[in-house]
Amino acid sequence: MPQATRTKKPDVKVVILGDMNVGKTSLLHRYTERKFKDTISTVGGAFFLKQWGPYNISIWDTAGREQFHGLGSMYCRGAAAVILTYDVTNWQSLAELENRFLSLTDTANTDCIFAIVGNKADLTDTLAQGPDTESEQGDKPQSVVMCPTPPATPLQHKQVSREDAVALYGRVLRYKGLEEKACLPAERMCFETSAKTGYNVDVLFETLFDLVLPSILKKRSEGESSTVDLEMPMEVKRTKAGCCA
Ligand SMILES: Nc1nc2c(ncn2[C@@H]2O[C@H](COP(=O)(O)OP(=O)(O)OP(=O)(O)O)[C@@H](O)[C@H]2O)c(=O)[nH]1
Ligand SMILES: [Mg+2]
Repeated sequence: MPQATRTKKPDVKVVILGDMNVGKTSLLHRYTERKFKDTISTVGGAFFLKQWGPYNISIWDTAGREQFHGLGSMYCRGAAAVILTYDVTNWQSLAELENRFLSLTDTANTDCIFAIVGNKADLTDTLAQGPDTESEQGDKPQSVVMCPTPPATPLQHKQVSREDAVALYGRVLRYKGLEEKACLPAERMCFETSAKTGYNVDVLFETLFDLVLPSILKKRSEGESSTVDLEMPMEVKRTKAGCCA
């Protein structure tokens, strides 16, 4: 296949869903640009393209605002993995995943992988508060004197526990009609992250990318053309921050 065609055709699609303000766009910025930067609420959706070894993975950011809800199932069509994102300081954002977002994944692949992600862990957890796990300043000197520093922002009440997320993962599998025992275990698929500090962000995306590799190989061996056409976003409004990393 000519190179130009290959770069336009992602091998696999990953979609990030969740209520507005949970930090979906910030997670993608952190992963693709190694930065935590200002965002505006996403309009429609946007995609990022990630080269993963010899493969191209499209990561679709979606709008959490209710007015764009109808677009969600379109974005999920043919997805190999869906990241269901909530804010650990906001119980309602977890409830919304089940109430509003789970049914959007009906259009995803039948063997779609699900991750449950509690973002903004830095607001509740001294571990995720820093130091940045993905420094933007390169390697730190080895001889750093560790001294206790107060958290940058006062800690907030954690409204969603890991157990709540694990329980949701179980309900997602049941909704999908999947046998829990035959699926990836919740301990592996529930993450707490911080787009602000970078805590667990690489682990999240790289775990998912490794897990979707069999889907890519299967698709390639079946000689299927890509299910994702990047011409489609012409219809899609993008975030101010842009997309297509
Ligand atoms: N403290 C903290 N703030 C965060 C984190 N992630 C995002 N935010 C902040 O939360 C707000 C919303 O972040 P976005 O990434 O725009 O949220 P979103 O889920 O993309 O929202 P929609 O596009 O409206 O669906 C912004 O003010 C971010 O700076 C995080 O990990 N920690
Ligand atoms: Mg957004």
